[in-house]
Amino acid sequence: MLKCIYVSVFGDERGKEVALAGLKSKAKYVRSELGKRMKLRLTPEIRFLEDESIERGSRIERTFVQVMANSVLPTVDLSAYFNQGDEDGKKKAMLEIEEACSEYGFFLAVNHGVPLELMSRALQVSKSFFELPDQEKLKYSFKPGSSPPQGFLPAPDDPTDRKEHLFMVPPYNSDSNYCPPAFQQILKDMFHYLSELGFLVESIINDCLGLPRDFLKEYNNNRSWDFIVSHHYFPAPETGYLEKTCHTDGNMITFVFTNGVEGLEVYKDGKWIPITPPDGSLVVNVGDIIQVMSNDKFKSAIHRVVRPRGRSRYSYAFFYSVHGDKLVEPLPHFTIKKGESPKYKGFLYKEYAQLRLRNRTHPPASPEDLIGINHYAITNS
Ligand SMILES: O=C(O)CCC(=O)C(=O)O
Ligand SMILES: [Fe+2]
Repeated sequence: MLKCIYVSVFGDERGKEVALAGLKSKAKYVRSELGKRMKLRLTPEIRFLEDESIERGSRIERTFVQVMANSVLPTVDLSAYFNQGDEDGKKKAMLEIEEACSEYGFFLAVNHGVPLELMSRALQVSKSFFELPDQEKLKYSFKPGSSPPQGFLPAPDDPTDRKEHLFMVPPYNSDSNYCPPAFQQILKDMFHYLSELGFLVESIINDCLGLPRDFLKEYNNNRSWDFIVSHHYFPAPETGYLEKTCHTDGNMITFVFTNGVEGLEVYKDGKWIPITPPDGSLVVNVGDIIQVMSNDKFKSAIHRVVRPRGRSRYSYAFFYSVHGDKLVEPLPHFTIKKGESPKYKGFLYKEYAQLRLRNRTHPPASPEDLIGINHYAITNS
């Protein structure tokens, strides 16, 4: 006979409420079933961290359950875009994306068309790469000044900033083989699927913003400035620093996936929201280009990765960008046509990309001096 269930719930406030309400409504069922095994139907937003039962002889006396709950960030099902004729499904996804991009600048995508097997293979390859000695990794040392960025950036000596990265460019770029051989095929496949998804999300955003049909597609018609970064965040020490560099993404749309280890947090209304992506989902976020073009209608949200204690975190970020020669500026659709003033000066994407690269290769003494999109903000003083 089960006597007690102890539940600890981690996550954001609303997520906790949802999780606890869910647990309460299942309490009867849980009690009668739990003698054998913890059984709870989990929504995509709620997942187990751990559960442990204390047994006395054949009796289970107590069960500890830890769930991670995160109800805030919307999860958008994109399957309607891969199935002919599901117009209602498309409309639903579009409305959810519109709300997510103006509220959070972030959403989680499921049924996104990127094979899950490819995502897990890619994570395995990057883990094997980062396990190599530095001298091997440095054979692919970061190429100074290259756009898009390319090569391996080792972790700085600073114990507060232990993370290393491998930047990789599309297979159709002339010097695309500057990356470890194990990545070559995976990169071809990843650029293929992730650029397809980039096209799709870009066209949905185009429609959400009320832009003329295919406007963004015609503006952003060159894929050679896209890039992929494989990240390795070292485990944080048991006590002391957790590295938390805040940033927005400088590109158009970013897609991220991880080895299921939490750490990503999004800033909203003065609070950090921890993101717990369901298995196989992608984190999607709007970058600075969309924020500028839409004159702040869609947000490029500040986010950070808090290094987890005791274990490494691996992730991939695919940066769907625009060509460096493109002018990025608030569109008349969101300024003159609405009687609003532009919030940013126009700039060439390559200038901004270079300033952001310098942030990485020559970090300023204080993180507040990192160059971000506010560099181009028009202030009314
Ligand atoms: O690793 C992650 O979850 C996020 C990475 C990220 O924010 C980035 O690459 O810009
Ligand atoms: Fe980011």
